[in-house]
Amino acid sequence: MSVHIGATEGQIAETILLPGDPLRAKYIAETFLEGVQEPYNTVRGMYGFTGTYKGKRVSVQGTGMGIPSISIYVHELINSYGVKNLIRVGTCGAYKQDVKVRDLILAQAASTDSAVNRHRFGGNLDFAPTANFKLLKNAYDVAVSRNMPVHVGNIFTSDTFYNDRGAELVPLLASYGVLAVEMETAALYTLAAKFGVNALAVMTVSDHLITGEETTSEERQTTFNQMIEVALEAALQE
Ligand SMILES: O=P(O)(O)O[C@H]1O[C@H](CO)[C@@H](O)[C@H]1O
Ligand SMILES: O=c1cc[nH]c(=O)[nH]1
Repeated sequence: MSVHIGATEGQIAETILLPGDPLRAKYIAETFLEGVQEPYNTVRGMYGFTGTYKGKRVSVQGTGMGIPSISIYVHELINSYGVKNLIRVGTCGAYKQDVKVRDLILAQAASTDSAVNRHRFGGNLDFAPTANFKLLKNAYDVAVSRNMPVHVGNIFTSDTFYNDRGAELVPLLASYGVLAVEMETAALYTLAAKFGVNALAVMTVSDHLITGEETTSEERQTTFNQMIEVALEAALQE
């Protein structure tokens, strides 16, 4: 057991999918994995399950929302359970007109307004959190081969969902090519770099910050199957 995960040694696979929502973890386990038993984790209701996908052992673990929460789970998954390939499967809000609701985003890099890395690096430099190239390439190839609408690029990992400066920030970041906003990827990529493991964030656009279009919370929890397919197929080729 680690501080926040109740699994015993060996219960978590080397490859893991990381949705923010623990109920999405349950949905993924029930819908995509075979041989899933009881959750290996229920601490704080943050479900984790292990099963197989096309014969490969894969786990899925909820991370909660925001950098502090995902950082705890990613730290413990890597250091207490030996996880090597971590793929976030999340939702995001689009910043650019040509990115549509339900499109897929592969985060090549993650800009952030979080101060976590400023503290980590002493405030004198800006670290650039980036995806693992092989996972990114695998995911892109899978999405393209299945004719899925996919975008690759920089995203914005925000510390806030409700941002007082949203009206200025959205057009500013969009003018620098930032595709979408979410709340965890910069931390995932930074911790993967720190501990020498592989990470990628695959996301579905759940709402549009320019057009105002939205999906329902039920849809966010259950129906974004394309991103799960892309994440699992990318992991198979690892
Ligand atoms: O759908 P998930 O994976 O939770 O991701 C996005 O949704 C949450 C905000 O609603 C934040 O965690 C954000 O990153
Ligand atoms: O963090 C997020 C996730 C989805 N949509 C947003 O606007 N923000």
